[in-house]
Amino acid sequence: MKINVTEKIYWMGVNDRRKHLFENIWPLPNGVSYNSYLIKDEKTALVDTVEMGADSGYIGWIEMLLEGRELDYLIVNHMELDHAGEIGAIVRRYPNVQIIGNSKTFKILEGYYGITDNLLEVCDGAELELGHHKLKFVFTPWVHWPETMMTYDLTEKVLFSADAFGTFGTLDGAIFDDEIDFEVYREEMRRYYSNIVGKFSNMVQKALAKLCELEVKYLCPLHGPIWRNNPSRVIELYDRWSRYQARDGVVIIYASMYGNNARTADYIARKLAQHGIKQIKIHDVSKTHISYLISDIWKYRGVILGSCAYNTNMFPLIESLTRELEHIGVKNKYLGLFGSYSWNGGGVRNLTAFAEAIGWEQVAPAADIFGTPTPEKLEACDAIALAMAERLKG
Ligand SMILES: Cc1cc2nc3c(=O)[nH]c(=O)nc-3n(C[C@H](O)[C@H](O)[C@H](O)COP(=O)(O)O)c2cc1C
Repeated sequence: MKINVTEKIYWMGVNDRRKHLFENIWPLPNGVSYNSYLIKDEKTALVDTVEMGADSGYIGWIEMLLEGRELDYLIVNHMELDHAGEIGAIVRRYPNVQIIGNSKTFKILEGYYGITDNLLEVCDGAELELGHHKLKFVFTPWVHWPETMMTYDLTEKVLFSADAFGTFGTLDGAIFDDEIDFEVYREEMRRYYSNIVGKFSNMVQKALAKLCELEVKYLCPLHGPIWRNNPSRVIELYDRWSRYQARDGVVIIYASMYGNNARTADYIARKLAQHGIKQIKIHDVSKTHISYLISDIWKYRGVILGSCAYNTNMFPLIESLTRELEHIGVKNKYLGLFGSYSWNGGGVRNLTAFAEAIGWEQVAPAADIFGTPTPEKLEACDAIALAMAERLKG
């Protein structure tokens, strides 16, 4: 199959519909694609590879496109193994190939493959002539690994952006943004961003500041569609997400063993709706995978967390979520807290410690409900809903 991005640049991607969990943690109900790209110029260059074994025909595909020519360069923008997985096979097939990367790339390369020969180390801003195409290497460290860089084709304004601007979801026939239904990818894009890249949002901002100097006609990430019709759409989304800009809605995430705390969650949501909040999403932490919880926390400005007391602590799955949120360092949220207990509590007490650690603005005192959430006890939640609605509308 020959799929041209431009006359001399080919998409060489693989769709993975088998894997259940990306990085063995993030669900893949819609699969994922691993994109790589071949530039067939006076010199030939492969930009990144794919996951090892994702397609047994990958090397044959390169051979077919090269029509008997040698592969001169392998550009490694990102060493994560879903893209670096076929480096060993490439080097075995094309033993004279020069591998292009930076010093951090080569350290990781040696760690996985023991490769120390035929390396061409580039510095930030270095350029490489392929003939018609002239490439420039742009370092974008920590988006989302230390060695990450992007490759920019000065000739045709093509940006090979590594994991940045990628998404979960396979490419089912449609490869380019003008061929897809964007709505199919929108949620998956945010989930990918928040799960994989979001922790490094400050580094995304630094990368965007560098990239704004470049005119981008084709945006070629390592996952998901190629953006040739409207690359600025996805660049703007990354800008928004990495600034923690979110919708004026609320996600309520609760833990409940016997339903008391679940009733409180519904009560707060109802009050929010009565106060005019239109975007409200409730999740039971035991049912929804943390991947989607993090994505919805990125989506909405308001976050309300509720936990029943459990062995003097929060419920373990809420604890795990809060630990991950602290680790990711999510910013710029309004927070509400509630809980349920039957002797000395523990859920709200520990949620309050989380609130202090993460530094989000807690809009009202927490509502910790003893036993059944009767109408009288639920009144403690009114202030949370009202204050949250006021913040979001204000
Ligand atoms: C295994 C277990 C551990 C609990 N630990 C505590 C606790 O440490 N402190 C407390 O006050 N209540 C504790 N409880 C009581 C629950 O927090 C209480 O029943 C609460 O109302 C349950 O809310 P739910 O109906 O939403 O699950 C525990 C209950 C269970 C089953």
